[in-house]
Amino acid sequence: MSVIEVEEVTKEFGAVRALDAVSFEVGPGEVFGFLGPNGAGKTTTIRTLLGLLTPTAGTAAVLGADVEDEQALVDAKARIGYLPATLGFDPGVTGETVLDYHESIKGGERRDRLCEIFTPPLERPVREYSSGNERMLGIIQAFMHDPDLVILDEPTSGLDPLKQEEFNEFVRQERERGTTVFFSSHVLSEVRRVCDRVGILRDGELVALEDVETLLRRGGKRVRVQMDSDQTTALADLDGVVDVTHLPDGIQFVYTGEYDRLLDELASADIRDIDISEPPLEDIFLHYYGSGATGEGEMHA
Ligand SMILES: Nc1ncnc2c1ncn2[C@@H]1O[C@H](COP(=O)(O)OP(=O)(O)OP(=O)(O)O)[C@@H](O)[C@H]1O
Repeated sequence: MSVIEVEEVTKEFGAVRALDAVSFEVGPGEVFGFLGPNGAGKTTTIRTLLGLLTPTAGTAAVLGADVEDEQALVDAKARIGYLPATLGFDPGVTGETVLDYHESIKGGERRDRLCEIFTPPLERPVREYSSGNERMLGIIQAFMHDPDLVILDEPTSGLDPLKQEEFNEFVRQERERGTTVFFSSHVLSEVRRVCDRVGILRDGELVALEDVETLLRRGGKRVRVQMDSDQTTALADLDGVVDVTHLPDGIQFVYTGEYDRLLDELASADIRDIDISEPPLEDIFLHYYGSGATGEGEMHA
């Protein structure tokens, strides 16, 4: 049985169609990344999964509970952890008090362990927290009752790079323990480190559903080479080179071809500097999914 099942869910806010017939499933123990630019519909999907919004059309279920079946959802939620995008903790109470409150409702057998990894100043009132500290408090409350499913809306926003990496490592360990994790992000490099599979949402439509390896392979690499400009033609002509920009001191392009071919070509050139990086999510949309992609015929379950 799938842990999350979303079937043709559409959500309209008046004239705004935030989700348009979105369907996907997340299996037990899977770490699923839900990617999309601002306004794509990620939070709307998450709020629908938690029964906080009612779909205009379609059905969704978490841990077997239909999200429109109030009683079933209440029971399921005891086994779900949730980190909202906007945390809304009472600013006047300490982090300790926030955690006491959540523990009294749903339990907190993993609280101490989590407080060793994520380290907000628990003795201080939430109003004095930085956004990263508040996010860490939110992560602790999401995981502290050892849920079977954790739904996280942009969990690393505000965390410094070190804490982000600790969060990634923690999610990898959770996967080992069999916890199902669903989290949204607009940063590909973040989800690639921990996710098994990703869904990409744009303008309310799911334009891709891929395992991470496939997505990265198709997305290619962004290559920037500093070299004499009269030597750049051979690189620009390689199979798999797209989005070429000729620069005063070299060339930049996205490469989706065989790495051996690229390395051969680079080896025979006179290079002053080179930078090979992951393209931003927007470039992957452009080159793989097309600027007007609807996902039809391009979806891979
Ligand atoms: N309560 C609401 N009333 C009207 N429109 C809404 C409401 N909630 C969301 N929307 C609209 O629905 C669309 C999807 O919003 P949503 O917050 O789900 O996107 P998102 O992918 O989470 O974006 P972000 O990364 O910026 O948080 C947007 O056009 C947004 O303006």
